[in-house]
Amino acid sequence: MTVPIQASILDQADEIGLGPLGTVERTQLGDGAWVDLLPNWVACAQELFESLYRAVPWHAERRRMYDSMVDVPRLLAFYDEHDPMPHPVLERARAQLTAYYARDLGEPLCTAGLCLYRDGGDSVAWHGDTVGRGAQEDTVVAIVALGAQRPFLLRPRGGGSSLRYAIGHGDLLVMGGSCQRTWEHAVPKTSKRVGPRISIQFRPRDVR
Ligand SMILES: O=C(O)CCC(=O)C(=O)O
Ligand SMILES: [Fe+2]
Repeated sequence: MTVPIQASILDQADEIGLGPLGTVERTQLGDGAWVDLLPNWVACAQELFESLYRAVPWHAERRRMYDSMVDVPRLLAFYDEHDPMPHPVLERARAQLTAYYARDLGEPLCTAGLCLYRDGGDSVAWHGDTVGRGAQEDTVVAIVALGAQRPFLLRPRGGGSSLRYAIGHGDLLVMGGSCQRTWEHAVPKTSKRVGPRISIQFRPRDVR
């Protein structure tokens, strides 16, 4: 009689899903900034990667850099707070993160920014997410990394050595406190042969 129950447990392990957040590990960075890490938060992360790779309407952007327009070195998609997400597990991730970070945040995580790094030539340069509240106040930006592992770097804004987090394959990294205004983050280019990477950034309303 226990067979069907065991089978259903096995089925669940075969599905895209999320673990509990209780085992997140926090590192205080100084200056009121912190970073939380939870390896392998997403179960069946490769399937989620493949689903998003196919289903998301990825687009290229160009941005002004001094006097010229340059290609943004990654593909992008943005889901505003009422937009249907490209996979239901992203709605669940947002709800779970909102509940877990309620005290740090005082407002829900609303938007999902998605980036597709096609290969090692794609990157994001040093920056803080300082549009909106992040420039003046503490906030939370939660990143789920799927696909190839790439170094995610953090460095203090005033200068100093950088910290390196090798994230991918369903890992969760959360920047909080003053992190967006006192620290910067980047995903550097690499000449190593690396496969594609997708990141999902959950942010509160108006933070970019
Ligand atoms: O892809 C990542 O892990 C980071 C992306 C990022 O920092 C941003 O879009 O603001
Ligand atoms: Fe960022």
